[in-house]
Amino acid sequence: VFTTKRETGKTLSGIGLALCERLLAEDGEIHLCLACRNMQRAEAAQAALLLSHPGSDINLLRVDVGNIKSVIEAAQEIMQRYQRLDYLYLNAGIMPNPRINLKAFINGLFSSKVISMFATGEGLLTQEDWVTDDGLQQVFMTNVFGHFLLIRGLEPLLGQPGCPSQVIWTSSNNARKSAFSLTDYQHGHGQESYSSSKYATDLLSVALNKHYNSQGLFSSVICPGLVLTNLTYGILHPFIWTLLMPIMWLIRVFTNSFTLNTQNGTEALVWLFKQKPESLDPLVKYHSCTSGFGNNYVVPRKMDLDIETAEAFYKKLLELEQNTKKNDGVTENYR
Ligand SMILES: NC(=O)C1=CN([C@@H]2O[C@H](COP(=O)(O)OP(=O)(O)OC[C@H]3O[C@@H](n4cnc5c(N)ncnc54)[C@H](OP(=O)(O)O)[C@@H]3O)[C@@H](O)[C@H]2O)C=CC1
Ligand SMILES: CC(C)=CCC[C@@H](C)[C@H]1CC[C@H]2C3=C(CC[C@]12C)[C@@]1(C)CCC(=O)[C@@H](C)[C@@H]1CC3
Repeated sequence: VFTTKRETGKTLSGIGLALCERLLAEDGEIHLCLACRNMQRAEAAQAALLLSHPGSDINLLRVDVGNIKSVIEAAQEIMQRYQRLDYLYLNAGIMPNPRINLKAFINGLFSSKVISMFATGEGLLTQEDWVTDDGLQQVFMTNVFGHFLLIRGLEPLLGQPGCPSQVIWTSSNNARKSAFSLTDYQHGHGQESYSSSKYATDLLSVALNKHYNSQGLFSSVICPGLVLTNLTYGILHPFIWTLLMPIMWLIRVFTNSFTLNTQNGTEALVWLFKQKPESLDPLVKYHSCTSGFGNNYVVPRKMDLDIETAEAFYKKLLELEQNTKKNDGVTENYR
C-alpha cells in the first residue's frame, strides 16, 4: 500500500486490509493506493473500504511482488500517477506449505523457553520453497527482493526536500539470525525460508536507513504478533484455531504477542504512521502487543543484528538488481 499524504503498497485482506481501515479512520484526507496481485480481491477490498469510509480516495494497482517484470512495471505506473509517496507499507508476505515440527513443539512445552516458543514460533515450522520464472527463490523474491526493487524504482518519489517518506516493513518475531546466511541469502538450501526472509527484511531496513536517511527516506520494521489470517490458516485449519482460542487467550496473559486479530496486529503500523520518522531508532523493531485484558500497545525491541552484515547483504541485493537489469529481468538464473 502507498499513500501520498499516506498510502501503502500491498495486501487486500488480513493485516493489509485492517491497516487501510485504520489509516482511513485516522485521516480521512489520505490518498490510498492498494497494490495487489489479484484485482478481483483488490476491488472487493476497495468496495469494503468505501462502504466504511464513503468518499475516500482509494486507488488500485496491479503488482505481483513475486515477479520482477510486474514490480518494475508497477513502479513505472506509480511514477506516472503520483508526485510523492509519504508512506510505503510493504506488507505482502508468504509462508508456503508450512509444517509443524511436533517433536520440537512438545519438547518446547516442557522447557524453560515455552513462552518464547509461543512468541516467536522458533524452530516449530518448516516451509517448502521453489524457484520462480526469474530464477529466484519464491519466498525471498516475494517477502524481500520484490519490495526492494519497488523501493528502488520509486526512489524519486520517496523523500523529497522538507518532506520525509516512511517505508514500513511487516517483519516478524519469527525472524531468526541462525536461519539466515549471507552465502545463501535466498535460503535455497534450508527449510526455514520464512524466518530467513524476515531476518533479511530487518537487515535491509537497517541498510536502507544508512544509505537513504540523508535524502529523507526512513525505513522501519514491525511485528504484528500472531494474527489469525490466511497465512496462519495455512498452518492450522481455521476450525482448529477456533478450538484453540481459549488456550490462546490464556497464553496472551504470559506473552503479549498473541494479538490474534488483524485490528490488534496493526497497532505498530498505525503507531508508525503518527511518528516523526527522524525520531525512530533504525535498530529497533516495533511490536504490536495485546495484554491479557485486550489492551493494545507498541513495544520497541532492539534487533539481533549487526550493521556490517546489513551492509554486506545490501551490497548483494544491489548486485542481484544489476544482474536482473542486465538480463532484462526474466528467465536467467541469478543465484
Ligand atoms: N499473520 C501473522 O501471524 C503474521 C503475519 N506477518 C506478516 O504480515 C504480512 C501480512 O500477512 P497476513 O495478513 O497475516 O497474511 P495474508 O495471507 O492474509 O496476507 C498476505 C497478503 O500478501 C499478498 N501477497 C502475497 N504474495 C503476493 C505477491 N506475490 N504479490 C502481491 N501480493 C502478494 C496476499 O495477496 P492475495 O490476497 O492475492 O493472496 C495477501 O493479501 C506478511 O508479510 C506476513 O509475513 C508477520 C508476523 C505474523
Ligand atoms: C496456540 C497453540 C496451543 C498451538 C499452536 C502451536 C503453533 C502452531 C503456533 C505457536 C506459536 C505460533 C506462531 C506462529 C505460527 C503458529 C505457531 C508456531 C508464527 C510463526 C506465524 C508467523 C509469524 O510471523 C510469527 C510472528 C508467528 C509466531 C508464533
